[in-house]
Amino acid sequence: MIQIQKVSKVYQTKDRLVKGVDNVSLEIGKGGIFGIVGYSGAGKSSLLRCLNLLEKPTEGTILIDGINLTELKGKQLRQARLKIGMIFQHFYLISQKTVYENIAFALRAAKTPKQQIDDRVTELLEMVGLSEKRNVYPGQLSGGQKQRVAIARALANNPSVLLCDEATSALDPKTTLSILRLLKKINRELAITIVLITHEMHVVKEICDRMAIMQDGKVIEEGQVYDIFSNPVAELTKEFISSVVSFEVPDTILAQCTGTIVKLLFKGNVAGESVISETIQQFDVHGNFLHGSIEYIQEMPLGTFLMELQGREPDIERAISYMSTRHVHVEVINNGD
Ligand SMILES: Nc1ncnc2c1ncn2[C@@H]1O[C@H](COP(=O)(O)OP(=O)(O)OP(=O)(O)O)[C@@H](O)[C@H]1O
Repeated sequence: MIQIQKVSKVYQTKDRLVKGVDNVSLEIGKGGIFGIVGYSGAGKSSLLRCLNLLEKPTEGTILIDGINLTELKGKQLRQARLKIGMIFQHFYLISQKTVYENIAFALRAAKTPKQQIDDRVTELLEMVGLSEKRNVYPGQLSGGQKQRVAIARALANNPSVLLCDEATSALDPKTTLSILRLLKKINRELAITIVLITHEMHVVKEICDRMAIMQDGKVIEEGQVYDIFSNPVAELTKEFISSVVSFEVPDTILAQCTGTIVKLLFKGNVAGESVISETIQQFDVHGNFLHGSIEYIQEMPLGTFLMELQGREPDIERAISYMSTRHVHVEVINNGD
């Protein structure tokens, strides 16, 4: 488990102090994938770099599996850092070394016995699906392949934690997906805790189980990804969520609606469409779909529909309360006024 306790990071610039991280406390469970989301300048990188003491927190404590990293120095800190792998947006491979040598470099730095290095590099290349690229140079690889090498290097010394700093931001959508799947496989098969920072909600939706949203150095919302997607509280969180789950309907269409507009949220395995058709059959109301989608978050469906209900007001009210009893979250957006 990673415990971030009241951590702040203040930078001294030429003319002022900048608070990169402002009194953040978080607990990141062992074996999970935790996403930290925020716009540029929110403090994500500063916080991530505090986790392996690339940045020393100005205040607060970082504990990993009960060990207080902020108290360690010299050799002890170097040893603790070996258990924290890190990958970056721009890969940072050594261009003059082959794929093999880039990975072996991390093993030599950790004083791995010579005879074990070859086996370990072979195993790591297999894991990231790059066995045939063993002897090529980074310049001959695609972005996705470079990130796979960086992942193999980060895993070389069997870390318990992998930190990912915008690891897919330089990649196209298809390559992003393949890297996210690889991270998920590593998380499952090696039971490594992954902490990733990103400004892209679809990355979080794809692989994270918990998330935090940062703004101005602070964590403004935190929880299970599914709960945050289905019930975002902070305005900024709603803004981020809207890039994946959207209720945007053009004003021109809304202006033409004469009925009651309702937003319906179906969580988990509630069979949304059958609840809607039963409601329409049972009550004297008509329904028009204005918008609808089902997103899968951590393989759990989250259905969102925007509907216009037409009929007599008491019938509409009964229809809405019926849907609520069937575990549909109903919000009236506009009641035809
Ligand atoms: N070395 C530094 N010296 C001075 N200020 C810094 C330094 N590093 C970060 N900051 C400031 O701290 C704040 C948080 O920056 P940080 O890079 O952590 O944000 P971020 O959310 O990771 O953004 P980005 O995605 O653009 O990197 C910003 O105001 C930034 O200007």
